[in-house]
Amino acid sequence: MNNHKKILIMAGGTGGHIFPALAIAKELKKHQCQVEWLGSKKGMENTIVPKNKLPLHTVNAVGLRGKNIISLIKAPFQLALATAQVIQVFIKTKPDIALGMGGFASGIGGVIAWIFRVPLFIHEQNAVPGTTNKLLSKLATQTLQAFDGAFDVSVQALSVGNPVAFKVSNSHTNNKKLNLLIVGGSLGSKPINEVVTQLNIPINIWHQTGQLHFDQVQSQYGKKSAKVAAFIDDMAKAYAWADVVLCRAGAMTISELMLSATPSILIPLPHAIDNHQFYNAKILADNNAGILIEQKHLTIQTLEKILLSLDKEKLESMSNHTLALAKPNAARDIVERLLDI
Ligand SMILES: CC(=O)N[C@H]1[C@@H](OP(=O)(O)OP(=O)(O)OC[C@H]2O[C@@H](n3ccc(=O)[nH]c3=O)[C@H](O)[C@@H]2O)O[C@H](CO)[C@@H](O)[C@@H]1O
Repeated sequence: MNNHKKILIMAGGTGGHIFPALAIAKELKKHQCQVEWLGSKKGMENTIVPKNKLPLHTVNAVGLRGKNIISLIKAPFQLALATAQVIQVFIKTKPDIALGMGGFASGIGGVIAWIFRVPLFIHEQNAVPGTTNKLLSKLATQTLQAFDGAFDVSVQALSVGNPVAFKVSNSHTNNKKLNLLIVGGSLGSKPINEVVTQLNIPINIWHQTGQLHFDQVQSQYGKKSAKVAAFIDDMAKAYAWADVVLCRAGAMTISELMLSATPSILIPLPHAIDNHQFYNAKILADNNAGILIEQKHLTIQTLEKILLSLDKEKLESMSNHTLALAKPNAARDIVERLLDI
């Protein structure tokens, strides 16, 4: 393999784009590659990337959220500024390869890579590709997908899985009471928090609330015993502790459940773009590896009934079905592709 290449990773926004990109960066380092990172000025990349000692270049994101008249007038100027900033990063870093993993900067970055004739790889983490990746798949040297069938066959995407940065420990505990881990994605989930804090059955709970909702969840539990955390740093340990995980269906969560052979109850985020979380969750549900409940059907009665039905045999069967879907060499396979051009 040709080493010492310079790779520009373009990824930002939430953990769902950043953590798999980080796993690839770590794998690239093993091949003595130089890694540069392109992200936007807001977003989790600003804390996670420097913490991992990788050089981060940031551009101003275009804020179209409010869609009021002022932001619409400002948008073309912001886009022009961000494009100029991305061009500057390409000129400064002179990458041999660009890898788009999602988020604002990866959209503009993908187009600039194509204009500069830098080989462009894109990776889609979800079962349904985002608009940016759909467009970039027309320009990319190679499109990579985590799950089979995410892209149309004409794209000729390669299924590689989602790279997971941590070492999985498969040692689920042998406890008397069910160990329920609750995770709402990297930012936590208020609707999930509100239902699970009402659980009144004999189980052990470890609950990740999200930074914003920590105090409220603690007070909602009141005197009930539950381990509550705003964010869990060591997710491998949390999955190993859990008999079952109740969670959103973000792409990385799905891949981590597969790798750690953890049964799940999945509540997809209802307003996710193109309903991609529903289709992520469906991969596990269709394979008897997870139980899918749409948020509109999530009630405390339904949840308690499902939890009480999870005996050892059922959990073991779900665990085996989950593991069968795992792609444990995703980072290695992606890096092999990147360095093979
Ligand atoms: C709200 C939203 O738009 N979510 C999207 C976002 O997911 P989001 O980043 O919320 O969720 P994911 O499930 O993909 O990834 C979360 C990551 O954060 C880690 N984690 C989480 C909680 C915690 O306490 N500690 C911790 O380390 C998980 O282990 C995982 O690696 O990007 C994903 C990938 O494009 C999409 O599938 C999701 O739909």
